[in-house]
Amino acid sequence: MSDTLEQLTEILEQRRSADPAHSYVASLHHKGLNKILEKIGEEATETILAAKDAQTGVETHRQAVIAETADLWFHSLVMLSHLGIAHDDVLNELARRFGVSGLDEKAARSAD
Ligand SMILES: N=c1c2ncn([C@@H]3O[C@H](COP(=O)(O)OP(=O)(O)OP(=O)(O)O)[C@@H](O)[C@H]3O)c2ncn1[C@@H]1O[C@H](COP(=O)(O)O)[C@@H](O)[C@H]1O
Repeated sequence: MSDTLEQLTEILEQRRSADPAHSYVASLHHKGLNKILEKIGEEATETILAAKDAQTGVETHRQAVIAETADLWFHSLVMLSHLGIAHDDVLNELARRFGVSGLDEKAARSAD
């Protein structure tokens, strides 16, 4: 998993200076942040719709959730790359949260 992220991140970095005519990722960087965010919005919606269908347990719908989630993660990684934020920072944030209950964290926030 982490190897895949490392490899993909490296490719995304290379694409920042690639020709938009020959690379989808370069075309997203070229179109700018708003286009990347638009794609994230689209993929998030498609993931939600696929997940609702997958409740039936039909295998093709379950495969669609996997494909749509991959699209969502991929475009989120493009956003991080566009902003110069390392995906490691996100992984570190998730690691920092190990053992911290979401309910406890929310209660601590509302006590502020
Ligand atoms: N993982 C992906 C990946 N996942 C999804 N996509 C593309 O993301 C797009 C998803 O958008 P849609 O489904 O809305 O399709 P669309 O209608 O063509 O998109 P729009 O015209 O609306 O923008 C498709 O064009 C997919 O091909 C990806 N494109 C590239 N990668 C990785 O990025 C690498 C670099 O890609 P290039 O920059 O194209 O060389 C590739 O080798 C892959 O490893």
